[in-house]
Amino acid sequence: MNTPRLTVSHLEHSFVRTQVLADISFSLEAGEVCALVGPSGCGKSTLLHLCNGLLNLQDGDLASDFTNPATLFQQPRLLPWKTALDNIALSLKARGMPHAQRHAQAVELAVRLGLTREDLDKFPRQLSGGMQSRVALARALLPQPDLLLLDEPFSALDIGLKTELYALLQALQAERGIAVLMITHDLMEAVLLSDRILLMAAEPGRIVGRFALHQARAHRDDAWVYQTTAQLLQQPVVRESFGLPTPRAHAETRPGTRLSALTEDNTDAPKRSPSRC
Ligand SMILES: Nc1ncnc2c1ncn2[C@@H]1O[C@H](COP(=O)(O)OP(=O)(O)OP(=O)(O)O)[C@@H](O)[C@H]1O
Repeated sequence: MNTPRLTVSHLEHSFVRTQVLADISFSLEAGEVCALVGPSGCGKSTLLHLCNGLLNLQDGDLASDFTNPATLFQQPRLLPWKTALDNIALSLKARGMPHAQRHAQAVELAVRLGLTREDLDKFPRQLSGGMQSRVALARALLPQPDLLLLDEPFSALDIGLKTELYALLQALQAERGIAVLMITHDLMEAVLLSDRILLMAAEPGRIVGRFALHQARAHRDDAWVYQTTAQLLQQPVVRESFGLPTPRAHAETRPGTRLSALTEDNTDAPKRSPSRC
């Protein structure tokens, strides 16, 4: 059987007359984590919404073999009148799974994600932001998605909690071979979590850089992440995209000292484009 894949080809999107996305092409396979980074307003959420079907395609192609996608949004979006447990189990209820069975599965996953039995009986307003994020993560993962689209779901959380939730997500992702497309403003987060980074620039939103990270995700320590992020930040295309000033010539920009931990990766770049991506 072929590996499931999401393939985006020459996607364009406009709101009214403003072009927001131009010639976006990339692909994502089962088990891969791909980070979409770029400055605010460059169209990352729009691209994610096209991938999860919340926006209709206008131009270009999008093909997916994934059968069970799930999205985690910036806000937890929990139903306020349902308990945490009922929020988590909702997707299984919609599939007709009996009450006891769906609650047993929901509890097992929720506990793994750091929720207690008492938390599960509470309503969303009685939970902290971090707990609500755990509930939203459990709700997304319970139906065993094969593709997970993340729109900065943990951006409002403190660094400790964010790191913990990403570690839990990573463990489940690796176990189940889920494909993940994640949006982030944070290069360090992208370097820590992804196999590949797609760099976007704005006006119109387009992919201007593609990077592959070579260290196995399980073996990335803080030092490696800092060093690799620093290398990435020295790339002119990255600086330009985020509007950072051009660095004065120093060691990191000399040929041979750049990109030892990651390389430019144009394997899934559109063939017809003459540019770097
Ligand atoms: N429904 C909409 N109608 C009109 N314009 C929109 C709509 N949604 C987004 N836009 C515009 O499209 C552009 C891209 O927005 P989008 O939210 O996709 O960017 P983003 O990279 O995800 O931003 P951020 O990182 O700040 O969340 C912005 O200029 C935004 O104002």
